[in-house]
Amino acid sequence: MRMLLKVDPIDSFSGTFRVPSSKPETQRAILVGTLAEGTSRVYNDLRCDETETMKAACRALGAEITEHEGFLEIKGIGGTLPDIRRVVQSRGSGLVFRIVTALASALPSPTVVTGDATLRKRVMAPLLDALRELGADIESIADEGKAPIVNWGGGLKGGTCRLPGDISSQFITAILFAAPLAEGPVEIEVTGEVYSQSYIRQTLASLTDAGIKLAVSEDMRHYHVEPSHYQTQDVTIHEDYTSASYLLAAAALFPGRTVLTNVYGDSLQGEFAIVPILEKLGVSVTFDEDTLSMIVDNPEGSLCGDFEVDVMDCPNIVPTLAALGAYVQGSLKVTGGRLTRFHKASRIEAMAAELTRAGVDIEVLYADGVCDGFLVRGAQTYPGGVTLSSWGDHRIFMSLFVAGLRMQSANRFSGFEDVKLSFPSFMEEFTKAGARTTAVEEEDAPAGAVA
Ligand SMILES: O=C(O)C1=C[C@@H](OP(=O)(O)O)[C@@H](O)[C@H](O)C1
Ligand SMILES: C=C(OP(=O)(O)O)C(=O)O
Repeated sequence: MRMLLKVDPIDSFSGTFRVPSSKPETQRAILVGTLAEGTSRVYNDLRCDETETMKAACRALGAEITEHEGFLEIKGIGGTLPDIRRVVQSRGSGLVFRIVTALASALPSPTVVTGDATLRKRVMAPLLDALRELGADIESIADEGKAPIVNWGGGLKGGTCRLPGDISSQFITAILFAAPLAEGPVEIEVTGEVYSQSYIRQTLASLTDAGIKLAVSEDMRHYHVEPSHYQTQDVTIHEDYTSASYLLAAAALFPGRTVLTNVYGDSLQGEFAIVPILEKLGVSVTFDEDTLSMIVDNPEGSLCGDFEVDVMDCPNIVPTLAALGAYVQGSLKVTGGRLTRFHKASRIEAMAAELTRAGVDIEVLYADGVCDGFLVRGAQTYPGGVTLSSWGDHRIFMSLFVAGLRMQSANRFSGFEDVKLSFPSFMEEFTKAGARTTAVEEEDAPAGAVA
């Protein structure tokens, strides 16, 4: 019997909460440590399912990774890629699948790379084609162009490959991580608009810090990577702004003061945009370098006006913005979010469907025939008492959870276990704010479509 989480509404949100460390930064640091020769340390790393998946994949590639209190120690494999002949399980992580698939091209022997049911539905064909242009020999085992794949390995030659910029930045990230291992220089040419550029910038920063020789054009459409060796580095992981967005959105919904800790304040993450968005909505945000915290003052607790946000560079806060928008008295229009239809769930459609079920006036916006954003006309509150589906996606659950906090009665949610993918202390943090949660069996819940 599936369990749902019943969550009572709250009437205030204030206190001190800890923001988890960044998932993309932790995943990149584990990878760089794996590919370098020698020992690297990753301080303040995030421990969650998706960083575990990256660790497991890197251990399969031959890295020795040990967990200590507050840091990871990684003994890398260096330039000599091992003959591993392994099945690498990337579970639901798009990043792990795409990067390991690219790296496997440089291994001496075949590797099978697979994932869970959500991963096996995601678009992979452009990456597989681009790797083939660089000399890789890859086959899809089940559905053409999808996971699982077998990469026959034998070395990546180099040359020029082409990728679209409007499906996933992870294709570019994956090739950039594998490119230094190629026999010759690698050129990547991206066609069309380049979405999620902030994630590509995080990749470029990791590679440059690791001593990789590369060049990128200003428009982020051309990349040149020289064969080079990864150097060890010790890094400290900073806060995750997508995870912070749930706490920040909750802080914006209620009057009061909220303090977020584990906040360094400087970030390449596009999702940092949640801070200026909150400021536009009338919430004050200040950073305190001495205490590594962010202070959020929300004297009014009411969000009024008409706002427009382009999320081209901050895709992961799209669901959070839909939750926040449900309470913007006026309107919130979000555009540039088309990539999110390729995420774990089609996130705009998921949020629109579930919030509509809760009585929110939200409309999906289409551009070039694809779902690209939404327009939400919010209200002071909603009756609640509904069952909402996470569509199997951790970010949909966390966003709907926040949206439910200001409703009149308890809601029930599926998918609450999935917080462990990126924000394992989610319940603990919201419990500190007084959120009361109870696990209930699905058959006891009122009727409602739960995917
Ligand atoms: O490189 C990364 O760590 C990520 C890149 C982005 O992917 P898309 O470009 O597919 O949106 C982001 O949404 C994902 O959560 C993590
Ligand atoms: C989409 C996400 O990750 P990935 O693309 O790596 O599966 C995510 O963190 O929500």
